[in-house]
Amino acid sequence: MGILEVKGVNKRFGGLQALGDVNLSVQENTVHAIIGPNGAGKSTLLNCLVGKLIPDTGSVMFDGKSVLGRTPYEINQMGISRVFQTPEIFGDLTVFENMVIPAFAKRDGAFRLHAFESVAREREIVERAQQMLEEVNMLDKLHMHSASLSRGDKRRLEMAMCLLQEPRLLLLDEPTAGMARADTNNTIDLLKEIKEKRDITICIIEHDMHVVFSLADRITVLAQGSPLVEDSPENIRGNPKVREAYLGEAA
Ligand SMILES: Nc1ncnc2c1ncn2[C@@H]1O[C@H](COP(=O)(O)OP(=O)(O)OP(=O)(O)O)[C@@H](O)[C@H]1O
Repeated sequence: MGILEVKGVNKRFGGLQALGDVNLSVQENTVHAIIGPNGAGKSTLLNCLVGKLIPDTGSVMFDGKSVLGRTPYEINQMGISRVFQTPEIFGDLTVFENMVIPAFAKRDGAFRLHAFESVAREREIVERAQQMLEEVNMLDKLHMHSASLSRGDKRRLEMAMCLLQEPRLLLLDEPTAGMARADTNNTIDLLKEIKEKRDITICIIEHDMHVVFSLADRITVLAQGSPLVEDSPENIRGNPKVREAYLGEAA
C-alpha cells in the first residue's frame, strides 16, 4: 500500500477525456516521476491530488485519508505541498518576507494576518526560515526583492517555502522548466539533499529525462490520459512501448 493511492480516476473537460481510469500507487520515501507527452494529463492529475480539481469518478487517498472535497489549505495541513510550474511568490516582497508571511496568516475561513502569540514563537519562525534558506543556498539573498531573482532562485525560494511546512509529500510540477543546464543540475543536487535529510516522498512531473533518470525510483508514463506503464527507470529506458509513445531518442 502506497502513501498515495490513486484509484480509477476519471476527469473530463466537456467532450475531452483528460484522465481515463488512472491508477497510481506512490510508495513512502521514494521519488516517483510522472512523464508523458504534452497533453497526456500530468498537470490535471497533479491538480486532482491537491484539491484544485475534483475527479468525476475515482478516489485519491493520502496516508489512508481521502483528499477529495478538501480545500487546498486542508490538503496542505495533511502534509502535501506543491511547487507550481510558475512560482507562486510575492514579487514585491523580499525573500525573507516571502518565507515568514505565511506564518502570520490565519486561515480560519477568511485569510487575515495576525500577530505571533509570543516573541519565542516569532524567533522560532525566523530561525527556521533562515535555516531553510540556507539549505537551498539562498541565505545571501535574504533581503533581495523576489521579483529580481533568477528563475532558478525563484524556484528555490518556493521550494524553501514548501519545506518550511515540513511536508510528507512534495509535488513538483516541472521544477526545471526553462532553466539553464547549470541551474538544472543545482536543482537535481538540491532535491537529492532534501531527500537525504528528511523522510519525504516526492512526486515529480518533468519533461527533462536527465532530471527524471537522476532522481526517480519509479516512473509512471501517462499517454492520452491513462497510465501506459509503471516501472523502474532502467526498465522504462528499455521499454519499446515507452520509446514509441514518448521518449524517442531522449532515453
Ligand atoms: N481547465 C481545462 N479545461 C479544458 N481542457 C483542459 C483543462 N485543463 C487541461 N485541459 C486539457 O486536458 C488535456 C490534459 O492537459 P494537461 O495540462 O493535464 O496535460 P499535461 O500532460 O500536463 O501537458 P503538458 O506536458 O503540456 O503540461 C489537454 O488536452 C488539455 O488541453
